[in-house]
This record gives sequence, structure tokens and C-alpha cells, in this order.
Amino acid sequence: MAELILQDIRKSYGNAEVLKGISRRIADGTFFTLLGPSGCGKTTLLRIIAGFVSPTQGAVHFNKEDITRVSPHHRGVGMVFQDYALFPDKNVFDNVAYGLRARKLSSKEVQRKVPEYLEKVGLSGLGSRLPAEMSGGQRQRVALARALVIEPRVLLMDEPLSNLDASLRVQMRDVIRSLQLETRTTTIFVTHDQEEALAMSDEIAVMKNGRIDQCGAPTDVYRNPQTAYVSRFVGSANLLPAEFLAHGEGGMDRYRVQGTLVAGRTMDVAKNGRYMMVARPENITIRMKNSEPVDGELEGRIASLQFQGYRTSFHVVLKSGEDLHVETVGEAETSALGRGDNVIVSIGEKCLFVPEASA
Ligand SMILES: Nc1ncnc2c1ncn2[C@@H]1O[C@H](COP(=O)(O)OP(=O)(O)OP(=O)(O)O)[C@@H](O)[C@H]1O
Repeated sequence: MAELILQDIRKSYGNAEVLKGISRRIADGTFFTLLGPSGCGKTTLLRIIAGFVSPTQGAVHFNKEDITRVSPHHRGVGMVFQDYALFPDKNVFDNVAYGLRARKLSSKEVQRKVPEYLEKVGLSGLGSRLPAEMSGGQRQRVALARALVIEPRVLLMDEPLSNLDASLRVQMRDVIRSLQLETRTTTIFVTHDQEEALAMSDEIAVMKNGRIDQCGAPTDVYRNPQTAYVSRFVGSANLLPAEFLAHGEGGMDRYRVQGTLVAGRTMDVAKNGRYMMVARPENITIRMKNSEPVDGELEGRIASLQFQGYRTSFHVVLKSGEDLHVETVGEAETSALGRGDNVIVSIGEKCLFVPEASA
């Protein structure tokens, strides 16, 4: 169990700085996710925490201990990789027992702990199987048991679900999260899948080009993106250019968007004065055009729609030519709408305004 502190971590390869000063305190027991597109530095940061890569600058602390120069196997970390990395010629029991034997635990302890952890991951009784005789999901459970059985101070997971098919991936999210909650192991989880990050984490760090762009609880990052980048990367967002008009009461500032007046919160001051409106698809309402638009409303046409049971997804092309993604839940008001219909969309008060430069 450990609190993890990252102090101004920088990493360069030749002239390329791939981590540009990452500082973060991760409380003991937190499920902390590094989320970002390919190449933003997630794996490099994870490998620095594991000890496989040395930072060019900065320090890593577990609790009060500076472990920056401690070798990987003395850090007390458990690792789970995308490709499972099991020993193919060892059976499940021996794979899980590996870390315990390396730590010179008595065979009695090994005989007690391995079945305990196999049970935790739902693999009781499968100890004698070889990895080749198991499914992808089962192999990942073995890898998880192997990482947790040593009771690591920190559990590190690098895209552990990306080799699994979609339904198994969703199922394994639950397995991992439940185990983490049970063991309360501080966990650093790397993914480029925003849905996974939202579903599993206590905290998400959204990374961009070697930096953390925003960090917070899933609901906070989703509801209060500080930048256009975060709004696009976490969840789906409509972004439209906006002109600031005036500060309003209760933090509801007024903007002009596509010729209409819209009120919403300003997330950060734009140094160049240029803003973008961010509107989540579920915060926009849509109706048939049977009257002229008023403030906060825009006119458009349904280019396409997808009925998805409890919700319907609309692609609307505004008069200006901009695209808008709208989602409605339930059928009552929108079931009469069809492709090609002229509609009025209403931007709700949950829209936000972010600096354009951060796009
Ligand atoms: N050993 C290395 N030598 C040189 N450049 C490297 C090395 N390892 C990583 N990089 C570069 O550092 C940058 C960050 O890589 P990293 O693997 O951390 O990204 P990532 O966010 O994990 O991406 P992915 O999701 O594709 O794994 C990339 O531009 C990568 O090419």
C-alpha cells in the first residue's frame, strides 16, 4: 500500500522530450488512470514508475521513500501487460507462484496464497492448466492474480484489456475494479479508451504531448472539461466558435454562437479572446421546426439518425453548415422526426465555453 508522488518527471530521448514535467500526488488506494492518445507518453510514465526507464529529471516516491534509483524488483510493484506476459511452459499455479518464490516465501505460504488469489480472480481449480489452454480473458485473470499475489505497494496496468473482445473487456473492467476495491491497492492504469477510464477510475489524468492536460474524478472531467482537447477526448462533444458578450449572474456568461445568444459557464479565460462552445450531445434538445428559433436555438436539418432503443442519435447539419451530434433518451417527443426534417435544436444551459487556442 502506498501513496505515490511524482515530482516534475521529465524524459527525453535524444532531442525529443516525451514527458515534460509531470507532478502528481496519488493517494493510497486510488485507482488512477493515465488516458491519452497514442504517443502522449502514458507507457513511458508507467515504466518510469515501474523502474524499467529512468527519468531524465524528477523523482518518484512511494510513501516517503524516494525510489527513483531503486531497481524494479525492489520497488514492490505488480505489473499487468496487454499481452499477459505469462510463462508459456509453466502452469497457472506456477505462474501465480512465481513472484512469491522469487521472494523466498515458504512452500506452505505459496500453497496457501496461490489458491486464495486464483479464487479472487474466479479461476479456482484451474491451477494445473497451461496458459495455451485458456481463453484470453482467463489469461488476463492469471496475470492479474500473479501481479496481486505479491501484495504490491502499487499495481501498474498497461492497456490490460485491449487484446480482449468487446464484451469480455466490459466484464473484465468489473473484475479488475472489484479486486482493486477489495485489496485497496494503489493502481495506475494506462488506456486510450475513454469509456474504460470513465467506468473504472477514481481519478483520470488526461495526457497530451507529454503533459497532464487535466486531472480529476471521472464525473468532473466529463462535466467540467477545462480545454477543448479534454472535452473531445473524454466523451463526445460538439464544439462551435463562440464570441464572448458579457459576464452574467451566477457564472452564466453570455456568448453569441452562430448568431444566437447562449449562456453558460466559462471554464478558462482565453488569452486571445477567442472561445469555443462545448455542448454534450445529451444536453441539446431537438424538435420539429414549427416556429422560428428564439435565443439559444439554432435551425438545421436532420442528415441522419440512428434509433438505438432507449436513445436516438441524430446528426444535424446547421444552417451554417456545421455538424451537430444530438442524443435523446426515450421516444415521446422525437419519434416523429426523420431524415431530412427541418428542426430546431436548443442549446441547454449545461454548455461550457473554453479557450479556442486549447483545441
Ligand atoms: N526507447 C525509446 N526511444 C525513443 N523514443 C521512444 C522510446 N520509447 C518511447 N519513445 C517515444 O516516446 C513517445 C511516447 O511514447 P509512449 O509509449 O510513452 O506513448 P503512449 O502514450 O504509451 O502511446 P501508446 O498508446 O501508443 O503506447 C513516443 O513518441 C515514442 O515514440
